[in-house]
Amino acid sequence: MPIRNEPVIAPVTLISGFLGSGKTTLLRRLLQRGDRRIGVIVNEFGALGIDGALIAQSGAGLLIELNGGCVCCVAGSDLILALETLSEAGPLDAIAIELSGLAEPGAIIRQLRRADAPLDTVVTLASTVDYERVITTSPLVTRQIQLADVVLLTHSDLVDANTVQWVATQISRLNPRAPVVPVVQGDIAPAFIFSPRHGRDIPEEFYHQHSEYQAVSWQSDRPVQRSALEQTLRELSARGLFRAKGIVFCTDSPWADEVHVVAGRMTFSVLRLTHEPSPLCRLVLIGSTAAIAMADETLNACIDSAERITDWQSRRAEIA
Ligand SMILES: Nc1nc2c(ncn2[C@@H]2O[C@H](COP(=O)(O)OP(=O)(O)OP(=O)(O)O)[C@@H](O)[C@H]2O)c(=O)[nH]1
Repeated sequence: MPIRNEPVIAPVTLISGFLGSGKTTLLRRLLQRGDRRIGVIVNEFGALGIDGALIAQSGAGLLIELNGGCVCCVAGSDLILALETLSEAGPLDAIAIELSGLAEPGAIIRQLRRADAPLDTVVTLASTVDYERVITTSPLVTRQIQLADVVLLTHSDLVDANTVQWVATQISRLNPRAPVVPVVQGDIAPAFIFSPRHGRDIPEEFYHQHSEYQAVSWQSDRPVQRSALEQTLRELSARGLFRAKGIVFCTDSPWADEVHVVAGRMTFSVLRLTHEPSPLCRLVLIGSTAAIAMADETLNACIDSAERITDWQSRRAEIA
């Protein structure tokens, strides 16, 4: 019987941070530079992968998605297998693991250690918008910060300089050994992210499990009416939706939209996909039980009328 050599696993960087803190944005930016061969593992809490689709758009050659739960609880052995699979397809300069916003980095670090996987850097992203509310309501965020080798302050273009300074000071108190660096749209030198920083000692309390949040995936093969979708996402936010993300088609445009909702902030941006996705629209929503329970029904109500959809199809056919 042939002997299978264990693959040498490339150095691993963990990209951690609460829901919507900017992890995928950072990863897409790093991949777009194209100056390193980076294997990517994306772990999403929702069953429908959104980040994977967006990262693939940025040109990641080697990408494995582990969706449908946090890798720290449900997919431990899958994680090690994914590391081996990527490394076999290598050679790679680095492997970046984008953790779900609800994942405990301590539990992942422990899994990596057990498997003797080389861990370089733990990068934690912390949003400067709404920092005080998030840190007080979600103890997970404190642990994500305390385990970081580097903390990136995201959304720092949306708040004033004093707020950035205040958040940086709070974070330095929680984790005095990590440099705290403001970034805008993930723009940071890759060498800062992919570099060895070893020697973590992780106390037991960092292995906590979660979570108070529920997730649901929604999909449709028919486009939605934009104003109805915006209104529904606003209503769901008022009922405790914290995060939504996805790719949707709205009948007022032939192009897809990338949709993000983070703590009530909503953005739609045009996404020029090379081919039509299946399903056409997909969203992942994370938040309170009340918001999640009504998500499916209220989103279905956003699907546009048959007449407007026929009209949209003919406009789309013109640009095809
Ligand atoms: N203004 C601004 N927006 C940002 C910045 N970084 C990320 N965003 C936006 O913030 C939203 C969330 O960013 P993502 O990169 O999807 O966040 P994430 O941490 O991957 O989200 P989850 O995987 O759901 O936890 C998106 O709308 C991004 O475009 C930034 O520095 N400034």
